[in-house]
Parts: sequence; structure tokens; C-alpha cells
Amino acid sequence: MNKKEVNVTLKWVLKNLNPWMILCLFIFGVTSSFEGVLNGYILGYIPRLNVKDGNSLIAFYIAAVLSYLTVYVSLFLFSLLMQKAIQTLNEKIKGIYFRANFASSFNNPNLDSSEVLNNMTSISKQIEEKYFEPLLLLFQSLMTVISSTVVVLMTNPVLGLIYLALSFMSLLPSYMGKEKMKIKTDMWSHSNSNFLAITRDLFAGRFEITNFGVKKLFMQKFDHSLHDEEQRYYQLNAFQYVLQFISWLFAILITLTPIFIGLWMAKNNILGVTVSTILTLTLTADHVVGGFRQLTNFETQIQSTEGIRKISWTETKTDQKIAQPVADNKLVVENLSVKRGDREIFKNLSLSLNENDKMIITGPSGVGKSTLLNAIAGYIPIEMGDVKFGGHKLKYSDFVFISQNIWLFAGTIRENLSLLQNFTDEELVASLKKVGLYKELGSKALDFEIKEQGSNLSGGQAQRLAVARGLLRHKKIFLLDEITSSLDHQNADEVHRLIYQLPSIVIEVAHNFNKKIAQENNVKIFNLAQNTK
Ligand SMILES: Nc1ncnc2c1ncn2[C@@H]1O[C@H](COP(=O)(O)OP(=O)(O)OP(=O)(O)O)[C@@H](O)[C@H]1O
Repeated sequence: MNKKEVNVTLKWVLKNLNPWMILCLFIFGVTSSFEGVLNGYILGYIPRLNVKDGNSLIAFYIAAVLSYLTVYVSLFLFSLLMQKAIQTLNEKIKGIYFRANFASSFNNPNLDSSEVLNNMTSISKQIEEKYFEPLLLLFQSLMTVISSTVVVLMTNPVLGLIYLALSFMSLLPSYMGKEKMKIKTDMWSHSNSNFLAITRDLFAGRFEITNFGVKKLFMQKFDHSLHDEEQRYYQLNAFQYVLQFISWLFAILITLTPIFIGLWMAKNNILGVTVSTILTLTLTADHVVGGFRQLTNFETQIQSTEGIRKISWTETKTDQKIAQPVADNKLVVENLSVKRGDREIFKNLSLSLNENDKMIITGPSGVGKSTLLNAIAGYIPIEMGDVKFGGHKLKYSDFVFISQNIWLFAGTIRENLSLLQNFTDEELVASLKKVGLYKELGSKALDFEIKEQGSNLSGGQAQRLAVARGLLRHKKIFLLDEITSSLDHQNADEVHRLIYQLPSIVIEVAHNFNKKIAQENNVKIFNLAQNTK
């Protein structure tokens, strides 16, 4: 077991991006940030132009076109590069997230693929929208704030400072409403998760709700929770509009007051203020505050992802080698003790199987048959004891574990058998013949297309395919968990005759089994109930 963790931070982002990409993002981030000051600078220049001088008008026109062109080309390239960077980072994060869940699923057998997929999509989307994008845009906003501040102060330091001070007042309403906004968001989010939980529960219990005739009561519960959720959402939005309204009122003061002060200074010839100064400051000062507002917004988004950016998992060591011959092919279970939760399922349990031995583990429901098989396989933690094969600790590569749900994926029999490893067609055909599937699947058995989750194969065919996978790899141990419980007697007997003849050790967990076939094949019967009491 190996504990691993990836913390998605600025350092991680920089490490995973190409240095050239980072350099270009930096350059275009700086040049594109002048978008904020360009309007103010160019419009503010107009009153200073000598409109009688044609040459200076042409020069002004060319300079303005080139400036806008530089800024917009930079902005375009910055946006394009940003998307490329996000693609790279998304691929990394989704890859890590999937691998983390894949590895951790060994300790969480109930983990469902749709849950992993949903989480992977929603978490990576959140990291993309609330971390990667804001992080890349944060730099650009910072540059906008710096360049606009420089232009404002250079235009006229005193009037510039008045403009900035008043502009920053526009942040007051949202700053003051921040705490209340957070409370309202939390309330809505709490109500929303309640609503989702109730919806899931109701849907899962739709048959019981109908059978017990309690539909009306549960629909009322649903409506109540839906109303609560929508009401909280309305309150959240209404509060947002209240803040917005206060901001508008502030804006009237903030926009007109510095213009009036500027005009008054111009009238009285104070500090060389002109109409040109007022124009430049009016159009530029807003970008300082706008950039600042964006900065704080990005920072809040970045902080909100702190929890989901830490991805940790436990890596279980797997070896992908084909089973190697061992000194003696004996499987020995020594003093095995297993607890599930606080409950001791069995204690000091020992078993010994020689090469090619077959054993059925039986006993009443809930006694711990599947637990024992999973503990032997190493799929669940054990309290004490050892499981050895050929004198060494049993490894994943030593055995094939087959349960009722055979893992089959959309693809050919060839792919499902070889699992994308290199095997010749002769080897694949030989394994299919051993389980009696070759003839059954027609002349082109290897090219037979299996549908998603093997929906076009019978239960028995799927079981035999799983056995063929193990035979192909010369596995010396087959661990089988209730594999025939969903098959009819004839199919179940057929599968049993096959597995009891395998040149391997077979341990099968079975509630019910055909005693005659078991006897004919010298299968040992191990009743767990008698061995745990
Ligand atoms: N995932 C789990 N987490 C906690 N306890 C579990 C879990 N699975 C099973 N158990 C407990 O372990 C006991 C043994 O379960 P197990 O599935 O091994 O029994 P079994 O003999 O295979 O039953 P059955 O024949 O009904 O499949 C159960 O009674 C249950 O209390």
C-alpha cells in the first residue's frame, strides 16, 4: 500500500505546462492588459490634437490603429493559449482523478462507475472554471490594474487619486454584503442538498412507495422540499439584486462627482487639468477598480476550490506479469481472522489446497463465505493471518477472481479475452475451445462483437469467457464467488463440470451446489458455519 497525494497548486500548474507556453502567456498577458487604458488614452488625446494639421491627424490614426491591433491580437493569442493550457491541465487532472479512484476502489468495492464518472466530470469542471481559468486570468487582471493605475497617476496625480478613491467606493456595497451573501449561499446550498437527497431517496423507493400506497405523503414531502429549495434560491438572488441596486446608487455619485471636481479644477486652472485629462481619467480609472474587482473575484473562486484540489489515494501494488511457475503449487491459508466493522466474521481460519485441488465453501447466508474468498484474494483487509501460494504471499497475478457479475466491455471476443495484451489467435482459439465457446459463437468467434456489459451473451457464456481469460494466462488458482447462482440447473452443471476439470486450484463459494457433480470430481466441501463456531 502506497499513500499518494496530488495537490493542484500554482506550482503544480507551472510544472505541468510547457515553459514556452508560460512565457507566451506572460508576454500576451502583459500586452493584452493595455486594453483597459487604450480607450481613455486615445479619446483623451483627441482634444489635444491640432485638427488643422493633416499629417498629425494621419499619424494619430495610424498609431491608434496599430495600438488597438496589438492589443486585440495579443488578447486573441492569450485567449487561445489559455484554452490550450486548460486542455493540458484538464487532461492531467482527469487522468489523475480516474487513476486515484481506480486505485482506491480496491478498498471500496461498492464504488460505482457512474459515481466516479459524475465526480470526475463535476470536480474537473469545477477545477477548470474556478481554478485554472481564474488563475490564468488573475495575472492578466493584475497587469490591467497596474497599467491603468500608472496611466491614471501619470495623467494627473491629484485628480487621478481623487478618481481612484471615489472609484474604490463602488466596492463598498459588495464588501459590506459579503458576509450576508455567504450565509444566504450556505443556506441555499444546504437546502439544495436536502432536496437532492430526498429526490434520490424517493426515486430509489418508487416501487415501495407505490406498493404501500404512500405516494401522496411522499409527494407532499417532495413538494415541501422543492419549495424550500426554490425559496432559498429566490432569497439569494433577491439579495444579489439589492446589492446591485445599492451599487447603482453609488455609481451615480462615483461617476459624476470626479467629473464635476475635474471641471471645477479646469475652470480655475488648478494643476493643469483640462478636458483631455478628465476624459482620460474617466475612461481609465474604472479599469483600475474593474481589474481589482476581478482580482478579488478570482481569488475567492480560487480559494473555494482548496478542498477539491487535494486528491489523495492509496495505490495497491499490482504486478502485471503472467503467472510464474512456483516451487510447490500449494495454496495455504493460515490463521486468517477478518472483521467487518466491529463484527468478527471468523478467527484463526486455516485451509490447505494442493495443486489442482477443488473446494466448495458453503454455509448459510451471512456466515462470511464471500468475505473469506475476498480476504484470500486480498480484496479486503485482514486482521491477522497469511495467504500463501508456493511459499510466497499470494499475489493478484496468481489467480483469477470470478463473481456473478462478469466484467465484459463493448468490443470483440478477441479484445475481451486478450484484455488488449498480445496473444496469438491460436492461443485465443484454444482457450475458447477449452470452455466450449468456440463452436457456440460461430465461425468467426474471435470477431464476435460483445455489446456493453456483455448484454448479448448468456450468463453461462459470460462465466465461461471469464474462465477462458484465466486459462489463457495459465492461472493456477480460480476463486469463484456464487458464479452459477443466476444460471438455470443445466447451465450451472455445465459450468461446474468445466471448472472442476480445470488444471488449477479452484475455490468456489456456493450456497447451493450439485452434490453429485461435486462428488464425481472429488471436490472438498468446507462448511464455514461449522468451522467458525
Ligand atoms: N461491505 C461490508 N461492510 C461491512 N460488513 C459487511 C460487508 N459485507 C458483508 N458484511 C458483513 O459480513 C457478513 C458476512 O457477509 P458475506 O457476504 O461474506 O456472507 P455470505 O456468507 O457470503 O452471505 P451470502 O450467502 O448471503 O452471500 C455479513 O453478515 C455482513 O454483516
